[in-house]
Amino acid sequence: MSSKFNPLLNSQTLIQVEGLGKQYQIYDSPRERMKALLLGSGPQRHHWALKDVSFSLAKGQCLGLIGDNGAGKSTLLKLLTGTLQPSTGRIERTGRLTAILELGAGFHPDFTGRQNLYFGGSLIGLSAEEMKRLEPEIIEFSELEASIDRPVKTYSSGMIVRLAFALVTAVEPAILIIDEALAVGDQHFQKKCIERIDQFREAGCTIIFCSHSLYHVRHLCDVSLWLSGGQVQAFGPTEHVLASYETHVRQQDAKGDSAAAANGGAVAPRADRSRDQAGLVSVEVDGLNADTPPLMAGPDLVVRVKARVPGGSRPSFGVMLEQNHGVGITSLATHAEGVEAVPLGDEQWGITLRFPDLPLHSGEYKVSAYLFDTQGLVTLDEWLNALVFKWVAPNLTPGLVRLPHHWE
Ligand SMILES: Nc1ncnc2c1ncn2[C@@H]1O[C@H](COP(=O)(O)OP(=O)(O)OP(=O)(O)O)[C@@H](O)[C@H]1O
Repeated sequence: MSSKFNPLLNSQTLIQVEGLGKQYQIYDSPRERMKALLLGSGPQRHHWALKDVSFSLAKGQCLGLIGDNGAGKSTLLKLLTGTLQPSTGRIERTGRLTAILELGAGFHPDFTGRQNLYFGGSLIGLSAEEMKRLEPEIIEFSELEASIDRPVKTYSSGMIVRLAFALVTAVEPAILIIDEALAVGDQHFQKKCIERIDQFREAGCTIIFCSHSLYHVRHLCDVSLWLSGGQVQAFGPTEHVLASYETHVRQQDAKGDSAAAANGGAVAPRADRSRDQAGLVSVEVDGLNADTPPLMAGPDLVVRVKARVPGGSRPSFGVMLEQNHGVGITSLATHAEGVEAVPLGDEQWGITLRFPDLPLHSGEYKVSAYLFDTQGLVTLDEWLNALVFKWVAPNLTPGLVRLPHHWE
């Protein structure tokens, strides 16, 4: 896909990036760096973290920024916010830009939460008068009324994120940049953040959202940019870009799968989940025998998932079915299909998903399960490769799936 793709040519362009590159200088040790500075010599090596990146973003668009670790995402965001200077290329942008990067990093530990609002606010261009007007709303959103006059050094990391998010999103910017910082907050606060981001998006704010959560990229972003080795691998409508990226991720996973396959490929449920946190409880498939992996009796594939959700709100569930060492087959979620999970008592909820007369050909398959909040905005828990099973189709034919069809 061309990196010059612009799906909204006639709209107002807010960000235009052309031929952007960033080269880091690499020294083997801080001592070598010092030596080079003293002697005025060059660095030992160079590394291009970003190379020839071009794209444009129109008003109201939400861009998902994706890529493997080390692909150059943070470097691109730092260039966009002006924290780093580019080695090549240029960035043009109009309007107020707010970045939720390294949330709270600018706070002073000895100042109280309230003092830090004024301090941090001045850093993002809010006058003391504006801050006075916004202060009650910011404190209310952060839910830190009780501790706002304590020094920030006594805050937990989650409390700092709350204060910082409430501050930087108090005024709607023209461009909002968000990275994984949100993952630090608790589930309840993550949900509030995503709802606020959603409101900005609906109000026409331009957003750049950098995340490893493809679920949220899909939910929030209309266009996506996939960086690989510092270069644009794909840029365009989110569904197109994610389809290519997911194929790439599966190929990577398949390489690492052989080791996991020894224990059935299951990723263990998180042991650190406490009683008061929402979490999956069980994932089962009906009619499995005692083989390894177990053989499914069929003809229907019936998946049963249970979860515990303290607090009484109805969760949403997702189920993904994949070939054990290959491609994905289907992902389904209750909120997307207007289906409601069933209350089972003792704060437990369950769903049963049936694929009648399983139309898959013989092979090994794996099931992953996801637990979301009611609207499907926040992922509360996920059990990847929760279960692997074998299926022998009644009619042996090559291929992956028996599609509904007729001969003409
Ligand atoms: N200050 C630096 N000096 C030298 N190399 C750096 C520096 N910062 C980043 N890099 C390198 O640049 C490349 C891109 O890094 P970057 O942090 O932008 O990737 P990323 O896509 O954000 O990764 P992740 O998803 O792991 O956060 C990596 O190879 C990284 O090692």
